[in-house]
Amino acid sequence: MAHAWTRISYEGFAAWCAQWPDGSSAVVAEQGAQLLSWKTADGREHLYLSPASLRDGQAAIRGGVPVCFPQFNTRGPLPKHGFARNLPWQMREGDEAGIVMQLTDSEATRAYWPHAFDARLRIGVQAGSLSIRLDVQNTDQVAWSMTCALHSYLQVDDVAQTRLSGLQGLACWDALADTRFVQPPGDVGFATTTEQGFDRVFSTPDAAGTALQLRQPEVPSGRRLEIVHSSTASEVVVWNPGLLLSHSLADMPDDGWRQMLCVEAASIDTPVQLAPGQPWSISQTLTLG
Ligand SMILES: O=P(O)(O)OC[C@H]1O[C@H](O)[C@H](O)[C@@H](O)[C@@H]1O
Repeated sequence: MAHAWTRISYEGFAAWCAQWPDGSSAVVAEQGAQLLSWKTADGREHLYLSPASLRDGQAAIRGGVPVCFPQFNTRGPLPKHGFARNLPWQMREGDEAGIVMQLTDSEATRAYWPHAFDARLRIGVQAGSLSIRLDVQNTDQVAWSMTCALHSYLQVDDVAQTRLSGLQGLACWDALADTRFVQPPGDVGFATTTEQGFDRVFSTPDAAGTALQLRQPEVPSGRRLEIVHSSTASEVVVWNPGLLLSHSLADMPDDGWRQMLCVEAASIDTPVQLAPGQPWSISQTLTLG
């Protein structure tokens, strides 16, 4: 059965939306190919989208799954997190398996970055599971390098009750304290995230992909999510702005930080070098636990 993705206005964003017979649905904004909503058959929303997010078609959307490309954060001369999240992407394919969005170099991208590229974001939806894969190809005559991340804002009932497992033994850089350590055994908890927030980069071993589990054991809904990253995601970034930063973010309600935790598939510490014609991809899969 061919499946229709329809163009809608979703909470003020120009977006593509699909619904499945089991009641699950997904919404992808044209801007940034940013996944804004993923609901499973049980009616639950799994992504956080800030109600205060700007809706001018250019400013970064606060929530969902921003694609940070071709630069992560302020690790280079480009605007923070690159330009891909600020530009409209083209819808290329859409069926019952998912959707493919595309961004290629244009006058708008060359104003920031001189290189030719083809970026495609494939969002695949199955019962209880969603996968996001960014395929990038160097279509230039010369080599170039990039950093990137799938910056997923996962919705949680209460971040203070949330636990993330699978990070033990990984080298960690705490971006707030600027300290480095090896993550000790046990889960990472966010009970003390309240004021200062949480901003850490975990380095993952080269050969294997990463498997994480997000749990909220104390919360009645008992929400659990399995998170799997491709081996090309050499880092996992975990971010929550906390109380103080939320107050200064105009596009986030003061208490918005309580309902979200960013768990990001990233490739940032060593820039990815692509020769002319060379493809590369990074993915994150979310599955109900
Ligand atoms: O506010 P944004 O530009 O969307 O960035 C939001 C956050 O992204 C990442 O998670 C970084 O690790 C944080 O340092 C940054 O604050």
